Amino acid sequence: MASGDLLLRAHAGAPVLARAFPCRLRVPASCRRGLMCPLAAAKTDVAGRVRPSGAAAVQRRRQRDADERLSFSRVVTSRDAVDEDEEDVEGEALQLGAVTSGGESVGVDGSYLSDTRFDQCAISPLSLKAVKDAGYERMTEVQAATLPIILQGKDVLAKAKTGTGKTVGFLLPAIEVLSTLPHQRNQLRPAINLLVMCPTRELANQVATEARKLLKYHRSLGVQVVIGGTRLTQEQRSMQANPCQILVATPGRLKDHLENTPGFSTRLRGVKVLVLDEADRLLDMGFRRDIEKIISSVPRERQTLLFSATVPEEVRQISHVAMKKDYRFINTVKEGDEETHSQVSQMYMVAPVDLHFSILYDVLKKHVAEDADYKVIIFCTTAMVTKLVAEVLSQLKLNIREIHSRKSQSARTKVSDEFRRSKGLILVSSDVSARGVDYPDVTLVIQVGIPADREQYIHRLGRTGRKGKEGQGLLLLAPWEKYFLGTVKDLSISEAAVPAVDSSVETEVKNAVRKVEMKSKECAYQAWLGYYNSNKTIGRDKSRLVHLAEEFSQSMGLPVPPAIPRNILRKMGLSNVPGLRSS
Ligand SMILES: Nc1ncnc2c1ncn2[C@@H]1O[C@H](COP(=O)(O)OP(=O)(O)OP(=O)(O)O)[C@@H](O)[C@H]1O
Repeated sequence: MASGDLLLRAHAGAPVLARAFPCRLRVPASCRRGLMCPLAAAKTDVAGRVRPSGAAAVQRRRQRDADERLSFSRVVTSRDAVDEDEEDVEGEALQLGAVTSGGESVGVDGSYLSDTRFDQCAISPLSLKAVKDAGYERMTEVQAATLPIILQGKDVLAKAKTGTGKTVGFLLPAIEVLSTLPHQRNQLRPAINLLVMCPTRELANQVATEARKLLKYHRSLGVQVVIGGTRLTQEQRSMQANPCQILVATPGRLKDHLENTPGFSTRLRGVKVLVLDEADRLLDMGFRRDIEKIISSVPRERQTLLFSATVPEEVRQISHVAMKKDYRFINTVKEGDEETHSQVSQMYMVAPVDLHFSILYDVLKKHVAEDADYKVIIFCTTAMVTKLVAEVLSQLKLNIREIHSRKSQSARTKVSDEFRRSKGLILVSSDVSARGVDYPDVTLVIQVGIPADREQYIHRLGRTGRKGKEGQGLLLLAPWEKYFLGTVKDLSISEAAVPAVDSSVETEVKNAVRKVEMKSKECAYQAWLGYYNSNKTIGRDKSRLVHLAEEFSQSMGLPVPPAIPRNILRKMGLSNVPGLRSS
């Protein structure tokens, strides 16, 4: 028996091990540190494992916070930042009384907030009033660490864990910069002074909503979004009818406006502050071209802010594409600390693909039964696989909503708004919800199949455990996807045993799968093949890929894999690969 089993028995009693869904325990880092939860108020996670109670977690954080204060360190960890201004930075932070020790995003009282109040900072009375109306009193750690440096006019690359207030972190100081510029109230097409780039439409809308809150009393400043999903002319009309100095945009649609909206490029010459939210995503290959074009369309003399929960080394290397050489890297995640939240329990499960629907159903039923306020996000690899999973789970009478790029924008917005407001819902999503989206009180995040990379795993998981709350994560992998665990081995992910699925559940699931339309299955198969074909590890060996795709097709109840249009096979570089049928 693993040592973790003994610990659990001692602290939580036998019921944990007697559950139908026991986990093979790898003792989480928190337990290895000898910090076990008390029996009282203990909860279980998706694998039936006991999770630390809120009080225990807070106590643990307090202890760690105290330790961190003893080893007071700098917020600026960038080599690039080691310049003549470095002393200033620490001085500023001290003056503000910010918790600059980095590490867990935990403040003095065990919450995710710092001990600095907004009214202790040099921000305008108008902003302060809006911040109060929004219900924010104390700054989060990343806000406290970045605000003084941004107000100094420096370019900033900031890294802080998910759900710790990065949006206000860049919006508030940017609005402060704008509020010092002369603005005419009724100007029809004012210069755009603040441009915020986001990788998804949902995130862009959310950032604009947060900006509107902060602009409540800045009556001469307006905000607009350009995100696509509607006709370009509609956005052009809306921009004309509602003058704005702040624009929140997705890269593709912004480029469209640059190329097709008269006078738009002139308006962009007024940009004083450029923000790349989810900067690592915007700077990766998928967006790089558009972003470079956008950067070349705004003035060189500007302030640039890059924010994300993940900043891989490659992004540091290329950040000069966007920022001045003397930019500051503000990292509120202390070296050696995990990039995920300790109050979010993370599990993984490895099972053959043909069991995945049954396992999902089993995990969801248990979670729904255990938590009346459940709010779950299931991430799938592609839009069409998302659709398929949503359809199967809907057939099983779970309360399912579906969101992905193949849905109309109005449907996406409707589902997104509903999920934000509600409880008792399961959102099946592609990566359109992976980054930045702030759905409150998500209780469980399930990732089915490998995420695109380590960063995406962290961002998806980050939809739960926001603002210091607890949450659970489950990564469901096929045996041949297990290699992915090597990329997240520094995170506290424990293995959960595969639940025993009884035959009645199996039949129920099979019937549900059978009821799903053939078209959905064909599309899912094709999308699945495309996704794993472009995966460096799995896509390398084409005959193995075809064999694995066949397993996936069988999991959808198809005895023979669907045929794929010849031109699509060619685009995927899979023409003439034995085992694939073309149509
Ligand atoms: N100072 C504050 N006090 C209380 N709540 C805050 C404060 N600042 C921001 N928030 C709230 O915290 C939540 C998370 O903020 P936000 O979405 O900006 O996080 P994030 O760090 O950008 O997350 P992600 O990495 O997922 O993008 C939001 O609901 C926001 O309104």
